[in-house]
Amino acid sequence: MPSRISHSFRPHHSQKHFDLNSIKELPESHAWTSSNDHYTQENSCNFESIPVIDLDNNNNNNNNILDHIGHACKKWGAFQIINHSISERLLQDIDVAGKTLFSLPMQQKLKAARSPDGVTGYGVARISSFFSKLMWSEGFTIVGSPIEHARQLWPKDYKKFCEVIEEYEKEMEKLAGRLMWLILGSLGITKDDVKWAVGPKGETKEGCAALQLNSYPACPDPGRAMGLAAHTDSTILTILHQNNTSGLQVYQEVNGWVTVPPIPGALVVNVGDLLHILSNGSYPSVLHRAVVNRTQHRLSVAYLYGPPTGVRVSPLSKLLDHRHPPLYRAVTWSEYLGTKAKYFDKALSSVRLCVPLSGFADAKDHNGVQVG
Ligand SMILES: C=C1C[C@]23C[C@@]1(O)CC[C@H]2[C@@]12CCC[C@@](C)(C(=O)O1)[C@H]2[C@@H]3C(=O)O
Ligand SMILES: O=C(O)CCC(=O)C(=O)O
Ligand SMILES: [Fe+2]
Repeated sequence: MPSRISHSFRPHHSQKHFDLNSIKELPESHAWTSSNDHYTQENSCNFESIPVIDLDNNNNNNNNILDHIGHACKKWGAFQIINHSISERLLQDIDVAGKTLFSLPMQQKLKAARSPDGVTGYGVARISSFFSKLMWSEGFTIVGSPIEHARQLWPKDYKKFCEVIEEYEKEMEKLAGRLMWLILGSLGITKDDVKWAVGPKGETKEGCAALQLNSYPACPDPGRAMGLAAHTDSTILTILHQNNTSGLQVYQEVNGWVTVPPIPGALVVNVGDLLHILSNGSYPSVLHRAVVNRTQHRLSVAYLYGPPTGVRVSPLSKLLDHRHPPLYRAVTWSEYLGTKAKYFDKALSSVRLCVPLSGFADAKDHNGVQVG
């Protein structure tokens, strides 16, 4: 797998590593005052959440799937998928791998710590540097082979972890490619329209990807803590597995923060900033966050999928005409990650070319929505 993902978020406050599993009272450093709206959706009885789409062609014909996906991307920027071909066994294996990793003693985890300029390894959420408060989570980022870090964590016994991660990456790569074509298909885009994504034999070219394991320990004061602050992913799309414990919320103009209920075996698909650019703003990237709870440890695994190294992504020409000029300039994923590391929630606006004739606001400015 190509592994040219660079650009780190540089910490600008000291990164003390808290062992969140052993803290009995929420420290001031982790108290987010404005986050007591976490549970509003769950309390109302009739709330709507993101669509669930069956990817099995025997249950759902392809046109139906495209319609559902198009609607979900426009209205929500996210959807859940079932019958997606990732086995339950592999989902269980990745849960076990994540739990094994995060339950290591802190000193051991720090042997595989992400370096200040690095991308991979163990550490606090990368976006932490944009917030004065710390998040109630820890993460582990993998790009390509995990062997180097796995050896640091388990010098004698790293093989099983590596096997599971590599199998997961391989299966996710296939699924992400399939999803990308379905999503683009829902915009009327075919393989002929996206040359950079197709190899000489008509095969989908391997994209770049990162695997992010997130751990959210049970929290003594969940109403005042934040698992992972509101953000959009810099990807084409992200495939998220959450371990039967709720916590993921997506933001929607009409309903505010909406919980994405875990469905056993289902995966969540998020529209990322690069798909926002490719679709010229038709499919806005989704603002999302993770909240925590008092009793259950939560684990999530995000497969962050982007274009191949060096490919410049820009609004697809088939979607443009004199009434729909390109709204974003071309960027490579690496360049965009650098922009995100610098401007965070203003990254998309910073690559914007002009204000659309229809006058819609850039969804990423999320007027008035506090990202914290
Ligand atoms: C490829 C990447 C996307 C990501 C930054 C990274 O280099 C690896 C981790 C990714 C992640 C996961 C959690 C949320 C996020 C905003 C972050 O801080 O790290 C994303 C980054 C992103 O999508 O910009
Ligand atoms: O844990 C979650 O549900 C969200 C994780 C996430 O947004 C990410 O890793 O980018
Ligand atoms: Fe995310």
